[in-house]
Amino acid sequence: MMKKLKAVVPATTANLGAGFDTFGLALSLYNEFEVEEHDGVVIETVPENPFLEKPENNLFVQVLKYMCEKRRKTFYGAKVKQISNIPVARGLGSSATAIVAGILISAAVSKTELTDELFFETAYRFEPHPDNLLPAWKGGFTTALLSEGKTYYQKIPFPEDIKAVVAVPDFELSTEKARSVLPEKIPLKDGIFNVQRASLFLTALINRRYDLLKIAMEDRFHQPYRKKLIPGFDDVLKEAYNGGALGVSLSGAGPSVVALSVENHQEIGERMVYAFRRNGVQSSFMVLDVDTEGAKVEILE
Ligand SMILES: Nc1ncnc2c1ncn2[C@@H]1O[C@H](COP(=O)(O)OP(=O)(O)O)[C@@H](O)[C@H]1O
Ligand SMILES: N[C@@H](CCOP(=O)(O)O)C(=O)O
Repeated sequence: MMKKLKAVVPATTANLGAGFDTFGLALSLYNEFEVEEHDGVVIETVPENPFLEKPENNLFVQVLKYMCEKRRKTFYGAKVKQISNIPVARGLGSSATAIVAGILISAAVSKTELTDELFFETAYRFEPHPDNLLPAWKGGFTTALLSEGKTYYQKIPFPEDIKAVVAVPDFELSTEKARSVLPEKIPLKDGIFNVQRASLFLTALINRRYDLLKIAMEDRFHQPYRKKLIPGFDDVLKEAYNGGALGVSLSGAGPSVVALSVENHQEIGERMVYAFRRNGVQSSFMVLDVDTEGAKVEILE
């Protein structure tokens, strides 16, 4: 009989400007997924989310079912309590937390070694890009790519004195919608623009050259197209820099905006919220640490 288990998975901010679909950073904000065997699926959500209480809508349950059937076992059901501290469809990787939790819980229950291959083969069936999935699993700052069915990735130390100030608008923007506005092709000069900046971002982190993060977090792959969906985006970035931020970008596919800083976190957050408000968008902000450890599973009883 399966014991009662709990997975705790960090939020993630992906892209960090130029690192589109590759850079990801885990943050100290967590979704929790408690689960035990049960005949049929029962889902409790805190705060209440009727959409996610339907098994067919809930990625955590869908992953449990997939992993069970992948082992040629019948999925009889589960009793789930999901505590969502991460706002949904805001660019903080909430979907990735559900997928990662489902994979880790399934591996724990079946006592299956969780190889990279098993993790990514399963995860990509639910989310086709690794930049949230990987840091949600492993923690910290990661870069990743998928080539011919294999995921290549690295995790590097992230400066411990940098925090993330995240301004979260009160409207949802699904990743699917935010990806739908991206162009099929981009000019060569824009490709060069992003490669140069993504490279500079990595080396600036390694060398602690925080003065270079502003230019390193500029982007031409996705932000120019997505900002049309996010009123006040440019104004929010400007105000974050006025408050002393080191580097500012869209968080994942948005609409949240993330500002990296070693100081003035409260002022930066207030300035970002003020800038959103004067563009007609209500928002709030959080000051978050980098999570360096990633997802955890514990036995509750
Ligand atoms: N268990 C779950 N927890 C959170 N989101 C979930 C879950 N299952 C499905 N989803 C769906 O994932 C979507 C959010 O994913 P996405 O659009 O990628 O935004 P983000 O990852 O920034 O939250 C929402 O439509 C949400 O309903
Ligand atoms: N690279 C992806 C990242 C999506 O992150 P999310 O937190 O918004 O799901 C993209 O920009 O589409």
